Amino acid sequence: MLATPTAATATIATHLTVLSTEDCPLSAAHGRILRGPVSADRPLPPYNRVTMDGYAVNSADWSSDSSRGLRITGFQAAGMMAQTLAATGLAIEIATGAVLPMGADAIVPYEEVERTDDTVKLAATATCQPGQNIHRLGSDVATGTALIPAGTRLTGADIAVAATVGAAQLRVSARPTVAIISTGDELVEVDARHVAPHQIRRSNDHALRAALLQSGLTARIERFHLRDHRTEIDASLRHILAEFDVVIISGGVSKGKLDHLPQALADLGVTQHLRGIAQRPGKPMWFGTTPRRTPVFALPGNPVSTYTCLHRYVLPALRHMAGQTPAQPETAILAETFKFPRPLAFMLPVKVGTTDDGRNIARPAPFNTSGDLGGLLGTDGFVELPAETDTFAAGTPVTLWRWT
Ligand SMILES: Nc1nc2c(c(=O)[nH]1)N[C@H]1C(S)=C(S)[C@@H](COP(=O)(O)OP(=O)(O)OC[C@H]3O[C@@H](n4cnc5c(N)ncnc54)[C@H](O)[C@@H]3O)O[C@H]1N2
Ligand code: MOO
Repeated sequence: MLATPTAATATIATHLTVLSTEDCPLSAAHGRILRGPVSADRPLPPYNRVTMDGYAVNSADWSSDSSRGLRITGFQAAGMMAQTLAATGLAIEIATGAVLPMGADAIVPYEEVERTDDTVKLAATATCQPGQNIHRLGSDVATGTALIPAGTRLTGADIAVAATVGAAQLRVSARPTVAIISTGDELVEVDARHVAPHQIRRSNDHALRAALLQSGLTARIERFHLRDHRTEIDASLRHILAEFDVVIISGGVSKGKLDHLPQALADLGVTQHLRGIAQRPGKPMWFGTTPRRTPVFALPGNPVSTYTCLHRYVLPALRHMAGQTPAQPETAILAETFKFPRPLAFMLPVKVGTTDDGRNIARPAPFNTSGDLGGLLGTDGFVELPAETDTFAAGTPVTLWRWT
């Protein structure tokens, strides 16, 4: 019996190894998977931080008589050491980002005072409360707080936090080298001078490469083309399996006379863990590992199948290898009722919108056979319809997989 998509995912995961780690300068770490957690080396903010341009005062000076004038004794910019309000009746002109002067407990913005020469008065409509416009020392984060956990895919917000706690180098997952192999005598390169009627331009390898680049999960990606000749396949595969960390093949895995790959892979010592998954498109999907545990994903050659299987199995596997914390599966409600023939699960391309109450809504974009590349244009991903039933009513929540 063929594995369900869920069972196939679990089988793949048990045969994956987690990649090694490396140090990466902060400036190059965006999109990488963090492997060593980042924590606060000091409190945030590290001092009582002034949040408005204006005057630092002792609020008690204005609590009984707000019309009282305070004498300005100096100016303190961000980056200057804290000055001191040496006596009552004084104010220090101050900049956003400065350290709160000693003796001050409130900042009154320029807009709320009237200034004459070196004297400042509170405007009639303004107030002065202790603590106003001060971002308190340590009020965001205490020293030692864990801020970014291992397994995080680093975004700009993470990079900012790492920078502020002085993490100039980050421990991240190494990225694998990936070979993408197209198979088939009918395939020619995109810039072929002459394309005969029985030939087609290779597109799967370009689609796979584009999606992998977009994912940011890989280091080097190289494309290969193998014709349907066993000797050629064997020679090239041996070299590729020895050189690359991950091998992705498209085509040549089905039941045709020239679908040599499963046998060629077996003869080269690759252990088969999956041959076929109970889904459409993508049923002939194959997965195995070499003796040195290089994963080999052989995706069915039909373009919709290839692209779907990449997103459903290969990208999650690469995230797993990188130690990325799995995200909660995304869901969408179906915009229309959809029926399909069981017993295979159906991976249905969809356009995704948003309902008035903020939920994802998936509008089916059925394709005209899994060879229909153009059918994917304008789609945002696919929904996974398990084979438990053959009719999914409009409004049913289903799992959404987005294209990268
Ligand atoms: N007797 C059976 N025949 C087939 C079955 C089956 O169960 N029994 N499964 C069908 C399904 S489903 C699929 S999917 C395909 C998968 O076959 P392969 O993985 O062997 O792929 P190919 O035959 O090599 O190619 C299929 C199709 O895709 C085109 N192709 C392949 N590579 C590329 C590429 N790099 N760029 C663009 N297009 C590509 C190829 O020209 C074929 O048209 O098998 C069914 N048959
Ligand atoms: O299931 Mo195949 O993957 O449709 O063409």
